[in-house]
Amino acid sequence: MGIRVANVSKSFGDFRAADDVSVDVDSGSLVALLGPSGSGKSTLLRLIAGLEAADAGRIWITGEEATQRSVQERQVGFVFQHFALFKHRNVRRNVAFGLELRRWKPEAIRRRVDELLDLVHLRGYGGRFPSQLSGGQRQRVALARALAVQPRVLLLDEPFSALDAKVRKELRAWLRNLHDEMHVTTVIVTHDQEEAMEVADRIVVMNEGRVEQIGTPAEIYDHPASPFVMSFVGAVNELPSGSLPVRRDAVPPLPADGRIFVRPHHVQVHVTPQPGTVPARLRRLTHMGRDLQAELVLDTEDVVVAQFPREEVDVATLKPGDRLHVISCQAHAFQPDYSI
Ligand SMILES: Nc1ncnc2c1ncn2[C@@H]1O[C@H](COP(=O)(O)OP(=O)(O)OP(=O)(O)O)[C@@H](O)[C@H]1O
Repeated sequence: MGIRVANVSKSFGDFRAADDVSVDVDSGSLVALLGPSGSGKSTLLRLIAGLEAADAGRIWITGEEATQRSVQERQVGFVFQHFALFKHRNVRRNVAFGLELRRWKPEAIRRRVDELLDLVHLRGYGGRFPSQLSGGQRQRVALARALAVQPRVLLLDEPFSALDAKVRKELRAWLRNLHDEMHVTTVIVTHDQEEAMEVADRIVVMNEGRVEQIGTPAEIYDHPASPFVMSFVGAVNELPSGSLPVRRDAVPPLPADGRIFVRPHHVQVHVTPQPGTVPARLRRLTHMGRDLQAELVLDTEDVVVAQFPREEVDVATLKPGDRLHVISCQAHAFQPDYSI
């Protein structure tokens, strides 16, 4: 096991930032802690790093109990959201920092830094100072610095969130490739579900200091354990059961009363009535690149958002006020003790 967190709690005053959290991270895997602001993701990461002490529970890193160990003893690599490079050191000396502290010989440092600069695709940038780099390049230097001392685990706290969308997307792909080369057990904190889905082997969804669900990206998306998870990992319509018909082959059996949860791409839109459909008035049509998003009002006054590829419906003829016909091909229902 790369990291084991067992029944860990942490309060700040009266506030429980981590509430009986248990998470296992397999050796060599990449796990994302996903949740809204304030859900306790950073607190959990800081507890693993030893930057915070747990009030209760235990933590193991690569099989050894680390609960009472100092940050240094835990030998973790850490990268934060805000660039924390040393301004007055060039890239090489930033990457070399931990090695200098450990009194490596200059020749060994030179070789290791060359290796790392290759790894993060920054060969040729060694002489630059942080102010002469882009945001994405700085985060790659921060990652190289964290990896230099061969940490037992790598902990990343929103490492890309200060960067623009395009660079962020590039760095995600890059991080995943880097991980596949290095296989260092990695935990990344993010509030961005797309980021979690794209990079992680497994996702830990957090809400109010607790773990809501742990699973692969597909498990979390296709089999959400609660309305909270379902709405956090993708768009969803929440509707009174019975307002929008659901195809009979859809799983699971839906309650006669209560609420159902339907993803916009599971709402099928037809121009003419089809078996089982109900009418709906088109209120708004939004172009989203390849897809269209239609906001529809049912006769019950419930609003349903549908998303579908533009070639599926003759878009040229659609205009607000049109009467269309809808049915859902899939829906989720949850036990009544859950609420959003
Ligand atoms: N040192 C502290 N003292 C007091 N409260 C704290 C401290 N650190 C965190 N908290 C509180 O604990 C809660 C969880 O914070 P945490 O930073 O873990 O959340 P998060 O999920 O990482 O959120 P974000 O995405 O906004 O960083 C927040 O309500 C925060 O205000």
